[in-house]
Amino acid sequence: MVAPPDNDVLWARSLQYRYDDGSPGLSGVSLGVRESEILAVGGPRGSGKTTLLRCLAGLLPAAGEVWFNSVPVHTMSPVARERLRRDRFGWVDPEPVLVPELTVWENAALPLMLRGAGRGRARTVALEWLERLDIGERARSHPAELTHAERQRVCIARALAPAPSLLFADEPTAPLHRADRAHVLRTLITAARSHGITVVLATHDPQTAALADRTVSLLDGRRVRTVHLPPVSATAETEGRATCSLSV
Ligand SMILES: Nc1ncnc2c1ncn2[C@@H]1O[C@H](COP(=O)(O)OP(=O)(O)OP(=O)(O)O)[C@@H](O)[C@H]1O
Repeated sequence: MVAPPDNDVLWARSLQYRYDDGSPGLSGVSLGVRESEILAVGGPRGSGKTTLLRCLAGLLPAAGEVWFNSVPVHTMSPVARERLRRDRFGWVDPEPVLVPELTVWENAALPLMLRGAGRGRARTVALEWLERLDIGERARSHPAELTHAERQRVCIARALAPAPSLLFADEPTAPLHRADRAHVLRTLITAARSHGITVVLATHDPQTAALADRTVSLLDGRRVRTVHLPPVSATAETEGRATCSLSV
């Protein structure tokens, strides 16, 4: 087993995954993600983006290797992998999933409390993140009282609040209206940059990918070549470098 490069916080080699019905999810994907990098995983619908994120996060048992901070995740016991996910990883799904019985702030505070923070401290941090995501005034509401887009903002606040080492964001702005998307995405990316959170962001949208530092593109569960272009605008320059992908 060859150890990964030191400056890669996440490193995967030859990941392969096939679904129970025989659908090929991934066919030999290798990649490295550097510390504090925002990496976009691009590609059309069905190309394997979600599958890749789930394999990297240890949620699907892929063949191949996944290393986190030079520690092999693929050989960990399920309990150790679960602990790693709880303590170091964050996850945002394309659809907001919240605990209906808890208030908004309790939902956002949940990962902090699971990591051992006291209720008061967790509440303070959760409220700060809800404010940043422009949802602070709904802190005492229950999820059922919120719009779909508001619920997604809560999910993003919940994922960022514990300042995870690594955030997996699977089409995080998919449920938001067009006008909301750029703001929420910029908040997420700015927060990640200021807290040194490494982000792996699945998106089929080139404008979203343009906010990342780098893009790797998938097609039919395989990596295809990416081509780096100069920044497209001053905004993109401050928040990341634009890339476009070229399928080969
Ligand atoms: N639970 C499943 N069972 C069987 N096949 C699946 C399952 N989930 C995904 N697939 C298949 O695996 C392939 C990759 O799907 P995946 O969801 O990872 O792609 P994606 O790029 O994230 O697509 P999207 O942008 O639509 O979410 C597709 O062919 C898909 O149909």
